[in-house]
Amino acid sequence: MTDLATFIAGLPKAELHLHIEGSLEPELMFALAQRNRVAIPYGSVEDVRAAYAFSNLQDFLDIYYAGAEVLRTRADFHDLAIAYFRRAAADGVVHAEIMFDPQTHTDRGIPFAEVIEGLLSAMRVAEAELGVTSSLILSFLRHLSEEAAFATLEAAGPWLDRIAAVGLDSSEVGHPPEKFARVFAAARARGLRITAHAGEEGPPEYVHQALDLLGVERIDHGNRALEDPALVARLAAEGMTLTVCPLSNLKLCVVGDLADHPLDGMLALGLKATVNSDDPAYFGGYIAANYRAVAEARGLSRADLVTLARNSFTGSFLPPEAIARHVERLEAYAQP
Ligand code: HPA
Ligand SMILES: [Zn+2]
Repeated sequence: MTDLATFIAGLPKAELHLHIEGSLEPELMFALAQRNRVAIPYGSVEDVRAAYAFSNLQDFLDIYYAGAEVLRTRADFHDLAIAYFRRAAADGVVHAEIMFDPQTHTDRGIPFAEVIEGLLSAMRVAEAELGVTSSLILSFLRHLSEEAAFATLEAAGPWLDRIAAVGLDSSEVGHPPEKFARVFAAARARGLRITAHAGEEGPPEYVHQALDLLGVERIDHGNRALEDPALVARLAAEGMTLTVCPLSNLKLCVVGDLADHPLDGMLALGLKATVNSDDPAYFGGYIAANYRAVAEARGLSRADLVTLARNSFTGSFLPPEAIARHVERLEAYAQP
C-alpha cells in the first residue's frame, strides 16, 4: 500500500451513507441466485460487472432493484450485511449507519421480519467479532406513494427501538421531499432521527424542502446545494452534515471527472462534508477507495482527511459521549 492508502485505511471513520442492497457483490448475487433458485439475466460475474455502466441515477436503480431479487431469506440479508461489515472493517470503519429499502423486498412478498432480523443478526456479529458498531436507517422509496411509505413505517412498528432513523432514496427528480412531509413528521413523533437524499440530481429547492418540510439532521449527497449561495450559507450556519459519495458521483455522472469533484470546495465553504461509498458493489469501491480516489484527484491533505473522518462522527446519530470518544481518538492522526 502507498503511504496515503495506509493512512486512509488506518484512519478511524464512520460510514453514514451506505445502502446495504448496494453492497451486493456479483459473486454473492450468483451464490444467492443458486441457493434460492432465482433466475438472473447474467451468464457470469464478468457479465454483471460489464452491465454496470450508468449514465444517470435511474440507469443504476433499474439494475440495483433487479439485483436485489436474489435476496429472499433472513440468511441472505445476514450474509449480505456481514460481507459489507468485513470490507468496512478492513477500511477502518468503526461505526456504520446502514440504509435498507424494505419496500424493495416487501413488495416482492418478503416479510419485513426476514429483512430486518437478518440485518440485525449481522450487526450483532459485526460488533462482537469486528468491533464495528452500527445502526439502521429505514429508507422510503420516493418513487412510491406516501401511503406506501406510511404502510412501511407501520410494518416497522415492532422494531422501532432497533431503527435509528428514516431516510428517503430512489428516483429523485419528480419526487420532491414535500411528498413525504407527513410520513417524516410521523417518524419524528416516534423518536426516529431524520435524513434524506437531496440535491443528487434534484434541484437546490429539494434541499430546502428536506430542511424545512422533513426536518432532516443531515443531507445525503447535497451536491446541487452548491448552486444556491444562500442555501450554502444556511447549511454552513446550521452545521449540517453532507454525506458525499465521490465514486457514486462519478459513476452516476453527477460529476464528469473526479478532478472536478466539489468535496474540498464544500469544506472550504464551511460545509461539514463526509466521504461515503453509497452502493460500493456497483460504483467500484468501498469507503477507503472513495477517500483515496478523491484525495488523489483533488490533492487533499492529511488534515483534510482527518476533518472528513471527524465530520463522519459529528454527523452520526451516535450519542454525544460516543461521538466525543471517537473524535478524541482522531486527535492522534491530526498531528503533522
Ligand atoms: O445514490 C442513490 N440515490 C438515490 N437512491 C439510491 N438508492 C441507492 N443508492 C441511491
Ligand atoms: Zn444513496
